[in-house]
Amino acid sequence: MRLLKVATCNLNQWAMDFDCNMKNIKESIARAKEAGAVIRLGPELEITGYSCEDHFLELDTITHAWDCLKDLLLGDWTDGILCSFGMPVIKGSERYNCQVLCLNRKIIMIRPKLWLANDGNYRELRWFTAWKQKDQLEDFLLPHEISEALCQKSVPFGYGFIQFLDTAVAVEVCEELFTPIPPHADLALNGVEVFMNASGSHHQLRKLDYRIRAFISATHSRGGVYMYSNQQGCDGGRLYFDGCSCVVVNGDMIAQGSQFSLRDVEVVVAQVDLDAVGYFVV
Ligand SMILES: NC(=O)CC[C@H](N)C(=O)O
Repeated sequence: MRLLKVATCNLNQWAMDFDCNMKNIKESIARAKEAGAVIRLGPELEITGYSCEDHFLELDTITHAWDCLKDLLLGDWTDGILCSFGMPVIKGSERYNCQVLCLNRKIIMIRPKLWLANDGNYRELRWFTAWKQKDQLEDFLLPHEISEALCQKSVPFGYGFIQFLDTAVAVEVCEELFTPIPPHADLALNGVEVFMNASGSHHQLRKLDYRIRAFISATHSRGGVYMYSNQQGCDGGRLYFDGCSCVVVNGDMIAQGSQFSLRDVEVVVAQVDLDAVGYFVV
């Protein structure tokens, strides 16, 4: 048996409230570790907050996000646990909505969002560029201060997955799940068993049902562990986010967090048997 314990969370982040956001992030990691989890997933853009709107255009916002990440990486937060953190990253002259994957005080990959949310209430294209190069990872030179502090010069940046000795893990960012050819389809064909979806998804009548159907359909025929993390509560804009972080395995919901909670941090932990994923064929 290949047992894996994973943790995802509902966090009540606030746009530009870096101190509050960091407090919640740290609390969620501490609880994930306490439960014995080796993967911790947080919501989309959790370091800055999702709804920073035109503050995303200010360089300071990105700089503060790096400072927060540095703080996390200089402490023991990522020791023995793969953490996926959401934050904006500038590469070249473009701003990307990214998941930064960290383990043992190092950044191991930066995964920019491929499909931005730009309909209904969403305007991500105003602040971010969608990453379109799917054929290869690029080398991203870390900002000078980060690279000095971490003794790490660069990190793979782009679309890909992380191959561990006993499983492969990949990120999917919110909207990507709802596209006609979601990344998890291609990733599953490459042996990825664990998918981490970081979201900033607002509440709308019957949307939870829609999301759950998507998690189930992502894993019910090809197999897989689908982790979902969502922002919880308002975050300064006009949207209300309804949490409901969960873990779905091979089409079955095995752990689900609350909806409409007033708690700032809720961690959802699940133990999964990866062999059940490996053997899963409908
Ligand atoms: N942040 C996003 O990508 C939002 C995506 C999607 N429209 C949702 O509400 O879940």
